[in-house]
Amino acid sequence: MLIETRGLGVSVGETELFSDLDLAVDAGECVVVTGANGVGKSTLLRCLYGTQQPTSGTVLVCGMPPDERTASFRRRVSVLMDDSALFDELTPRQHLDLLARSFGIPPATGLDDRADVPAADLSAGQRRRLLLLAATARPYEVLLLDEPERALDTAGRAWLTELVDAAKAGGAAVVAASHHAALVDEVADYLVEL
Ligand SMILES: Nc1ncnc2c1ncn2[C@@H]1O[C@H](COP(=O)(O)OP(=O)(O)OP(=O)(O)O)[C@@H](O)[C@H]1O
Repeated sequence: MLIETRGLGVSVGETELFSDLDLAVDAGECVVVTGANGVGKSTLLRCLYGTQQPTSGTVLVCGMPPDERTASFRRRVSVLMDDSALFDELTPRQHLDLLARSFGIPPATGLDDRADVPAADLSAGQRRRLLLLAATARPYEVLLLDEPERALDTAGRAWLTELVDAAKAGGAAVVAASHHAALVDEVADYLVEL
């Protein structure tokens, strides 16, 4: 299993967000996490990335306790989180060049006619596309996506579905907090309803 939680729980003060969560995601599988606003989807993803400590239970990602501060963990786990950010003054091409250099791989291309526009001048959907490209145009074993469909138009959501399908085909374990119907219906191997 690339992702394994046992008895995972998070409480905030007196409020229990979730408890006793056993999650097992193998290479080539996608799990979609659903649930109402505020139920704890982002919190679960943060537990998987190591930016939030659970109240109870254990988490193993790529066989190790998640710790985004370690380079070996970050090299194996790619994320698009709520707070994922771009460099405002850098263009999509520059972002993808930087990424490629840091992984020693050829740069990906994307955003077509917006490839040379500073990120600050892109639309919300175009910034989202760039963040998704950056999360997937690099090697990874685990892909964590928090509401990746946000701000995407119809074509963007179809592209997202293909991206996640390709991630699975490439042998990644994917966990996405999402309400994107095609992702749920066509790509998810199973759902976790919080
Ligand atoms: N470390 C923390 N300290 C304080 N509150 C927290 C902490 N972690 C989570 N919460 C609270 O837990 C609740 C769940 O938040 P979370 O963002 O995980 O929900 P969500 O299901 O992703 O919501 P949405 O669908 O709106 O994005 C929120 O009320 C949030 O403020």
